[in-house]
Amino acid sequence: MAKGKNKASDGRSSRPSKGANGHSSRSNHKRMEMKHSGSGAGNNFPVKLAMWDFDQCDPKRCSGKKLERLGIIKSLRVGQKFQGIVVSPNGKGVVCPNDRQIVEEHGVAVVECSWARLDEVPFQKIGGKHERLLPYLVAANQVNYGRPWRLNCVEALAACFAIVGRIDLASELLSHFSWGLGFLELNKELIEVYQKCTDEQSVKAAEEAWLKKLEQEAEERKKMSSSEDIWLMGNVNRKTENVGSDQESDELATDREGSSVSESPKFDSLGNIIESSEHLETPENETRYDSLGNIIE
Ligand SMILES: C[S@@+](CC[C@H](N)C(=O)[O-])C[C@H]1O[C@@H](n2cnc3c(N)ncnc32)[C@H](O)[C@@H]1O
Repeated sequence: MAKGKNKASDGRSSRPSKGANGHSSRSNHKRMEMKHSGSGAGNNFPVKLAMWDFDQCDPKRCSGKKLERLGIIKSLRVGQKFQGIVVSPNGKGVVCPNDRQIVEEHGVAVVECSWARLDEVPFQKIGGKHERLLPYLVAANQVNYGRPWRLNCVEALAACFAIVGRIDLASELLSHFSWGLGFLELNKELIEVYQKCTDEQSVKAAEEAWLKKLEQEAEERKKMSSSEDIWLMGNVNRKTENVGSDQESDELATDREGSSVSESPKFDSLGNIIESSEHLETPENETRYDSLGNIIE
């Protein structure tokens, strides 16, 4: 099947350019990938994988294209429907553990396109009976690292496998990417939460609870950081002491033995009291030492 078959023709030659060693850049790329993943072409993945490729992304960064070069995913034409789970921005329900049987029997498909050009995708001519969104998960890929919901194709496929309890397939797929397993690490706790669900409603409820928890944590961090700001400003009470109106300033004017000292104590940058030089002075008849312990005459 031809690559990028869903792309509008731009009239340019499709012949691949030669790399520095005289081989086509496409075959150089493939050689490097096989080296990295330690597997050859025609890699057999235990479950059917497919994609509609609209050739809107940079081929060097495109995870779908890489899976295709590795022989793991099959390309579909516009007009072709898919029987398995279609993980798509056009999905209505979310992927849930109850989808496991469909995944294992019919596989998973994605839509390889740009997030910025979703309006150009003819969603009515692609897809299938089981179109799904993914619940909240965070991208670990180099393009959208840390962004929730915006996963790339390999992450989307892996997320689907992980949610239905096939973490083995998710790991296998992601292991072809240097950053790949980081996706499972980053989302470990949440994936475990989704795995314990059953149907779509329970995944939605778990997602909502998680988002609420994130919101609360963000609120707490905000509160903490504003109280830390006050701490960083130093002893705010000391500042008011300068105007002589604070009760604590009066207390500080009394030394530790309880006697009143004429000089108020000094503070270091951490707010510790620095003894006044008056108290550190050595009586005249006492032996004095330098910092090395030598007697000072
Ligand atoms: C928009 S493309 C971007 C692909 C990217 N250029 C790459 O290198 O893989 C990502 C595809 O993954 C699937 N996907 C990612 N996140 C998703 C989500 N939250 N819900 C549904 N599908 C999602 C969809 O099939 C989507 O079209």
